[in-house]
Amino acid sequence: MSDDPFTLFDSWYAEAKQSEPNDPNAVALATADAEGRPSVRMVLLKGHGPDGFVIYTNRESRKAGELAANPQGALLFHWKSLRRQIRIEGPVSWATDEESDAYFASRGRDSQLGAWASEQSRPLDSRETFEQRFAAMTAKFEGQDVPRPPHWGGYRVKPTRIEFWQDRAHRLHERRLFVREDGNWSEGLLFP
Ligand SMILES: Cc1cc2nc3c(=O)[nH]c(=O)nc-3n(C[C@H](O)[C@H](O)[C@H](O)COP(=O)(O)O)c2cc1C
Ligand code: PXP
Repeated sequence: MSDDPFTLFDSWYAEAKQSEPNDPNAVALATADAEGRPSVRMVLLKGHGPDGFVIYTNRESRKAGELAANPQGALLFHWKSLRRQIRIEGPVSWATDEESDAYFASRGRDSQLGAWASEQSRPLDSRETFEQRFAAMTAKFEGQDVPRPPHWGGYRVKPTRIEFWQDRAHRLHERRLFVREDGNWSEGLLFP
């Protein structure tokens, strides 16, 4: 068996890109507040490798507040077309300014303006308010590049545990668990 979960992730991810009807990079991100109360939402994976799995979001959002209080996260991919799931768990840190800047610069202009206009996760009195904020940001940055907002950037989940789950007949599924200890990965199986 492979002792490298990243090679296996790459191969499953490549298959998902071929077979999923949309958003093969969609992944559920679970966080928990200081009291351990969990919350979960979908995000898009925008980078990955042995250093971790990177997503981008508002650093004043609910998830950001939870991660500030409790910098641990869990990611869950479910690729229905392949009948597979991957569970990833580990500590979470900010992506570097350089990678957040580079990713932000690659986004469409309206998505960049949206990041300025949205006070993500905070109450909004009407859709009109949001549209006015978007229009104000469009005017503010007219004729220039849109810089990355200070409240927007990446988070990296550095895995200590990755589980690959493959559906099998009669619920006799296959579960391969990789655990990192002292920098080394070990692999085992779990009962389904
Ligand atoms: C498929 C999908 C992908 C999403 N990707 C992102 C993302 O990459 N970043 C993000 O901030 N929100 C993304 N969202 C919105 C989040 O699910 C969520 O509504 C938002 O981040 C606020 O979450 P929070 O209040 O827990 O912080 C996505 C939603 C869906 C359904
Ligand atoms: N921010 C928000 C609010 C999103 O909804 C998404 C994707 O749905 C993203 C960021 C990340 O994706 P992209 O950079 O491709 O817009």
